[in-house]
Amino acid sequence: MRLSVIGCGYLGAVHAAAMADLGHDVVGIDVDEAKVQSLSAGRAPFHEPGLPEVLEAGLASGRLRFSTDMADAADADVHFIAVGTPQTAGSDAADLTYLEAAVASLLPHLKPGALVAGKSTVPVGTAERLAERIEAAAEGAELAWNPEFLREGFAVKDTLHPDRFVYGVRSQRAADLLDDVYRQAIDAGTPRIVTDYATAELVKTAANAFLATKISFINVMSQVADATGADVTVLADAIGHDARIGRRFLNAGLGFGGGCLPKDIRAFAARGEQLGLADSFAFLREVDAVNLRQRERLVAAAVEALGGSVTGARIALLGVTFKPDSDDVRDSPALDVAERLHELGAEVVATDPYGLPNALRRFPALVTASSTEDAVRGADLVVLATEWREYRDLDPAATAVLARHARIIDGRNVLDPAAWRAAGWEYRGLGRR
Ligand SMILES: NC(=O)c1ccc[n+]([C@@H]2O[C@H](COP(=O)([O-])OP(=O)(O)OC[C@H]3O[C@@H](n4cnc5c(N)ncnc54)[C@H](O)[C@@H]3O)[C@@H](O)[C@H]2O)c1
Ligand SMILES: O=c1ccn([C@@H]2O[C@H](COP(=O)(O)OP(=O)(O)O[C@H]3O[C@H](CO)[C@@H](O)[C@H](O)[C@H]3O)[C@@H](O)[C@H]2O)c(=O)[nH]1
Repeated sequence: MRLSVIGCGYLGAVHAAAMADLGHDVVGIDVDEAKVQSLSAGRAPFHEPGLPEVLEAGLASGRLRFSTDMADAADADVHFIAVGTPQTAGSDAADLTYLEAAVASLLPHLKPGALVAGKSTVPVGTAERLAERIEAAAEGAELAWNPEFLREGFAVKDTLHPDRFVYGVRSQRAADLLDDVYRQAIDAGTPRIVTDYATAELVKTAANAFLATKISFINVMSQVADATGADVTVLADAIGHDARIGRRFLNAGLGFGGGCLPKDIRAFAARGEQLGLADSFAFLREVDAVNLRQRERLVAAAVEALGGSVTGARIALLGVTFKPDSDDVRDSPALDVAERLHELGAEVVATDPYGLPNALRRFPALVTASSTEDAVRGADLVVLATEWREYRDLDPAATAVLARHARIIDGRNVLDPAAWRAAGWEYRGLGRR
């Protein structure tokens, strides 16, 4: 099939390359010339495991190309919309200006029967609003909402082998077209839910709200654990054995960040409030507040570990990205903590396998080190903020030799406290003994 992907950021670039990998002819369209140039040259503009390989293979096969010119999308049977829907400046609602602009520039190029499939995360009601314009643009053109559930760090795998597909459609034909796009996974038995626009849009925001709630729940438990001497990781293992609860997304620590969960729960709460459900959506506001408090808790733990003040102390920060296997620092808890400690007068030396260039763009005053050893050397305190594999695997004895004071705060509760204490470290987790 001929496909276009409009918006080639984290989601769109992966989607375009993965669709070419499935054998489709794909053109990726983006307004960002530098991004288009980079993708056309086979260079992924961000770190995502597996993306360079599918990108290169797609370009080499001639099935994948990128352009800034929407006219190049004109012969596509299905157009995926993957532009950003960030938080609006000064409010919690989703900013739909990129989506509006992308749809407006696509309309004149739609051929008869073309399907526009929205993948961006949007407030419920958005598709309904856009549908008429798309239907009027070309004979038989229509809109589907086909939300995306990929995780950064696993984006290619999640795109090719998702847990489920969700199609918000108004016709069987639209569902059939999407089935044709995803034929391989559909034939392999991936569940697919065919529903209306509103339900499809809500599945996405509800899923992210649920995941965020799970994380904030366990982070509240980590506070109770701290107050009572209990251990939140043991608690999570124990409740996680109950299949109705499940162990995943019960890792207490610095909490969630990134380009999705924080802005999506805020936009969902804002939409709920707009719908007159403010009382019920208060819980989601609290999920957000609990999450942000974890960052303050870590800063407070650093102050306490350093005897009441971080001023003048050298603090090694391991990890700046919002999660491992990504270079994304959007709403990164690690970087927020770095900024806060810096404001309090600490000398923060940060390291990260892939995230430093993006971190420096957001926080130019950040002092960086290109290796863990250089970051830790002479440190009064080490803070593990993003659980990259290399930090989980650190040798406590070898690391102790580098630090001025062997003190560590494990902001992701991933290290073995006994092993670190045995190597002479003063170890603190969040809600963990
Ligand atoms: N990042 C993820 O893991 C992920 C996963 C699922 C869903 N989503 C959702 O997908 C959407 C995109 O997220 P992202 O992280 O890829 O954002 P992003 O900011 O990385 O990418 C958006 C891209 O759209 C481009 N763009 C903006 N206006 C355009 C226009 N008029 N025409 C063409 N291109 C345009 C931008 O230049 C940018 O490259 C959001 O709604 C997000 O919530 C993201
Ligand atoms: O037990 C956990 C699990 C995750 N996190 C944090 O939560 C954030 C988000 O992690 P994750 O959900 O793995 O990353 P994303 O790539 O942001 O993916 C989420 O957001 C995407 C965009 O909407 C969705 O498509 C995905 O399904 C959804 O998992 C990160 O900061 C993690 O450190 C925790 O603190 N504890």
